[in-house]
Amino acid sequence: MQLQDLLYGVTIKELVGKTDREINALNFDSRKVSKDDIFFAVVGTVTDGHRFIEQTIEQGAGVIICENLPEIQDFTVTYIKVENTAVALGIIAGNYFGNPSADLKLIGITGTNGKTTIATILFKLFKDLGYKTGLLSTVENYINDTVVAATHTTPNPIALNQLLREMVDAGCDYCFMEVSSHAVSQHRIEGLTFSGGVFSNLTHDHLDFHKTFDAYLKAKKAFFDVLPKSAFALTNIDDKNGAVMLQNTKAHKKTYALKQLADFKAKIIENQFSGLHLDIDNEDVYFKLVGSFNAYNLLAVYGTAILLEQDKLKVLTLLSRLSGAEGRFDYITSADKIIGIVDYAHTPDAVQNVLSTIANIRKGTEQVITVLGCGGDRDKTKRPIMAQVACDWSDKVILTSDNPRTEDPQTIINEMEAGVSPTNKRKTLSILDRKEAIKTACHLAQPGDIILVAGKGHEKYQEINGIRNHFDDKEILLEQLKPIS
Ligand SMILES: CC(=O)N[C@H]1[C@@H](OP(=O)(O)OP(=O)(O)OC[C@H]2O[C@@H](n3ccc(=O)[nH]c3=O)[C@H](O)[C@@H]2O)O[C@H](CO)[C@@H](O)[C@@H]1O[C@H](C)C(=O)N[C@@H](C)C(=O)N[C@H](CCC(=O)O)C(=O)O
Ligand SMILES: Nc1ncnc2c1ncn2[C@@H]1O[C@H](COP(=O)(O)OP(=O)(O)OP(=O)(O)O)[C@@H](O)[C@H]1O
Ligand SMILES: N[C@H](CCC[C@H](N)C(=O)O)C(=O)O
Ligand SMILES: [Mg+2]
Repeated sequence: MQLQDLLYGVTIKELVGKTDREINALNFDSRKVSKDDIFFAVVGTVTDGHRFIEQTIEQGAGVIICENLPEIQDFTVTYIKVENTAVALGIIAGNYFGNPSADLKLIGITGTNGKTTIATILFKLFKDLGYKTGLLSTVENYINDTVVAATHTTPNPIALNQLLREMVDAGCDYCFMEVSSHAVSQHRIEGLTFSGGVFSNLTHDHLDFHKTFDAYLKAKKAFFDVLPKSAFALTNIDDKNGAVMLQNTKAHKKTYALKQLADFKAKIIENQFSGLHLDIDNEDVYFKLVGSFNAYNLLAVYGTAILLEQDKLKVLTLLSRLSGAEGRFDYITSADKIIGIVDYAHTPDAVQNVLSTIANIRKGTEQVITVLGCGGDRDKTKRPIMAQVACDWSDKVILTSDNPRTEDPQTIINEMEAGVSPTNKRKTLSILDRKEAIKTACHLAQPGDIILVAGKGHEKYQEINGIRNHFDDKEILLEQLKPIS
């Protein structure tokens, strides 16, 4: 492909060299650059891609896209100066793969919690409705029936456009994708054509990256600001930031709510371990998903399906048969009636939601035992709050490791312990080894008790010291609790 054909839509500040040259591949990682590649020098959180320009030219890079031109230039190379390399990367990645987002109906889901659940149920629903469909999610990506491992919640622009291209080539009509706040800030979604955007909620998370809640809010909102006039913007109006999302959007504004007036409304009739019974848009429907937060997720799915012009009763019938995403309120019951729940709750709000759901549906005198850790190299300010919330809503709490990544696991636990009030101290235990912590919870549990293992959900690894070893919360619970079937 010729360089000049890739530059459509890119605002060039300065150009040195020719644009009628053949391009091999796009690359933003110097370590992977080979002959005739374009190297995008991106300013990152750890380092600056501009530091590697010379090295990529030695490896054969033909084009450098950057924000600052190097002082010494190679006459065989084309240099393109832009305002923001990450923005140019998004646009060029779209051009390189033939802008696949415009050839399917792409729906983005954003918010602190619920993105995976909403996107996954939409994917399953649209497949059941008979459409070829794609999914980009934290757990895994799908090109209709073909699964592709996920590395990020929202992939980088090259991987993202490549996946969308494969979806279009496979005949997909729809793609449901999670849009993380990191992805918006880092311009991973630049240049995509969305047919709709969905907002779930906004609570405390990722303040390590965004620094302030306001900056986090702005990142989420920036996604709605770029939706085109032809798209819909569907927001949870019960969330105090739901209306903010819609402020400047050109898209047509739609709302969903359990409490307020909205375009799509539901009422919880019953909320039990066996599922939710809702009055949804004046229809009485039973669902397999558990917890009032899932009533919101189901309503977001329902609203999206209706906005995509699907038949109301068909949608509700199919939705009532669907289960949620892997590792979200995923529970087993042991032969002696101990309930073990694996849930991906890794924010204060999610921990509170899942534990209040358990509190609402427990029968009476059973104990709730929570096993909880916090990830390393992530927002430190949520650690004490998550521990405190877990204590407020549980009878016993075992503080343990999540993915310590490059941090010292004991330091993370100490930071969690700091949030536990003196009265709550006596109900906590700290056990560094997550497997031991889960085993201990199982030994402490009596028939009827409920164990919540929170934070890692579907993850099949634990990352300690930068090394990932196999780890699966559900596998350990199954080993320990030995369910009947
Ligand atoms: C904080 C964050 O989001 N980091 C992402 C970011 O890396 P970075 O900004 O740290 O990059 P950097 O290391 O500073 O390097 C800057 C540039 O130099 C390049 N480089 C670097 C080294 C080198 O030798 N040569 C070279 O060319 C890098 O490729 C990069 O382009 O850009 C990288 C390339 O796209 C991502 O892989 C990386 O994701 C890391 C692995 C990550 O863990 N991200 C998480 C936090 C994340 O994105 N999570 C959200 C979901 C969060 C949620 O909602 O729960 C997600 O969408 O997955
Ligand atoms: N609508 C919701 N409101 C609040 N909490 C929720 C909601 N949906 C799910 N949760 C809780 O948040 C956890 C994560 O849910 P889910 O994976 O769907 O969110 P996510 O936004 O994709 O998260 P991530 O940003 O990590 O990808 C669940 O395990 C559950 O505890
Ligand atoms: N997508 C989130 C997931 C966090 C899950 C938790 N298990 C952790 O490792 O902190 C992140 O990368 O911040
Ligand atoms: Mg997710």
